[in-house]
Amino acid sequence: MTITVSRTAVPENGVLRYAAIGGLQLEAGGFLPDVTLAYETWGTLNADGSNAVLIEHALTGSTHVTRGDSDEPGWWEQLAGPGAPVDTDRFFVVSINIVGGCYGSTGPSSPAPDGRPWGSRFPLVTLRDSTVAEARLADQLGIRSWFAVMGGSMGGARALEWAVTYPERVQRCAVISIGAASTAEQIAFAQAQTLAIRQDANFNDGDYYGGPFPEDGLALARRIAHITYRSAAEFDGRFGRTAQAAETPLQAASLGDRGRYQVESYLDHQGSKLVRRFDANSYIAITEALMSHDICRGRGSLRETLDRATARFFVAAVDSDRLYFPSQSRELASALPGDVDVHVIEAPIGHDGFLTEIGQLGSQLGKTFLV
Ligand SMILES: CC(=O)SCCNC(=O)CCNC(=O)[C@H](O)C(C)(C)COP(=O)(O)OP(=O)(O)OC[C@H]1O[C@@H](n2cnc3c(N)ncnc32)[C@H](O)[C@@H]1OP(=O)(O)O
Ligand SMILES: N[C@@H](CCO)C(=O)O
Repeated sequence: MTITVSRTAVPENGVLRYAAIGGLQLEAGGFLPDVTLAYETWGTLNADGSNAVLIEHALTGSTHVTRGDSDEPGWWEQLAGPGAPVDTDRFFVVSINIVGGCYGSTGPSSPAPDGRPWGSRFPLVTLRDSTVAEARLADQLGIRSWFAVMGGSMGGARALEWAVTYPERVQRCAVISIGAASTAEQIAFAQAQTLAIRQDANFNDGDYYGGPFPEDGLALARRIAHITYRSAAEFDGRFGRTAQAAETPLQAASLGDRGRYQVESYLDHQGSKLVRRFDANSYIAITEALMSHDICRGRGSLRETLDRATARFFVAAVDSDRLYFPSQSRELASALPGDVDVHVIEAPIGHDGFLTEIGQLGSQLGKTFLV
């Protein structure tokens, strides 16, 4: 007996997919042929395409915002999903890996036209370039206008760039934990990170594929970055001056043979963790993309630039953020058309609060933004 199973189109939730979006002429003058964008989706697009939400990931994030057909948790797990503030039973949620990244989109480790990895030849790609690439993917998905574009940190910068570059395609824009441009201090922190990688003995000008990986440099870059993602109060409360006792039990009290302070061990761990999941050239490419963040470039003053946007804005900042100061979010909000408040996420953790304080963020988004 033959059993015929009737198949209906079932959307694949949280499954990595790839789209060819063609060649990309870059702001800084370079050209990337045959660009691929990796993306994931959750939920179903309405017949009139009116329920699409784009969630942009931060620096080392991936497209995996939340769980889907696989049970692998995502990085904004409590914010997006069935019944969550970004309700995947209501919205068609999309997340796209940034150009230059290492989670599936074209990046330095991808093959160049000669078949070898781009490596040192990978061109400077700005956040604006990535937005142009993402708009092509939106076209392919049948999304003319996003119900909302949102993100934190670099994800917020990407969302803001969308709202200014394609005003008619963004109805709502949530800019979390970032200002209108990377400041001199943010560029300075970023330069120290990229130099840490470039100075690794294995870096080989970026052409290290097939050879030893510049892991010390990438781990050092992560340590520098991670310090800026947390606050002095969090480090003091969590680690204080305590020694990593489990490793040096005899010396724990005095650090007699030096050993490690707990906070050093913690940062070492954060460095190793990133080395296991991120490409060093991608780290440089994306960090330099974030350095390029300036929505006013070539557009005039902040007010003139933001006047182009027609979206309803949601701006939020973590009160203890010492990397992207709340004052920058206030400056952005006050230059936006209309009365835009800054939603303050109260958390001692620092910048990473936009990833950890989902309860506060979700209720603020649910009440005022996703309605
Ligand atoms: C495939 C993918 O992974 S996709 C990308 C996922 N990542 C992203 O999207 C980026 C966004 N996420 C993040 O940046 C982070 O996950 C955050 C900010 C949300 C949370 O940071 P975490 O590092 O998970 O949390 P936290 O600061 O509490 O550190 C916990 C880790 O430090 C370790 N740790 C704590 N104290 C110490 C110490 N004294 N010595 C060594 N390690 C320590 C813990 O064992 C734990 O290790 P684990 O993560 O291997 O389990
Ligand atoms: N910890 C986050 C914050 C960057 O803003 C990340 O690694 O992407």
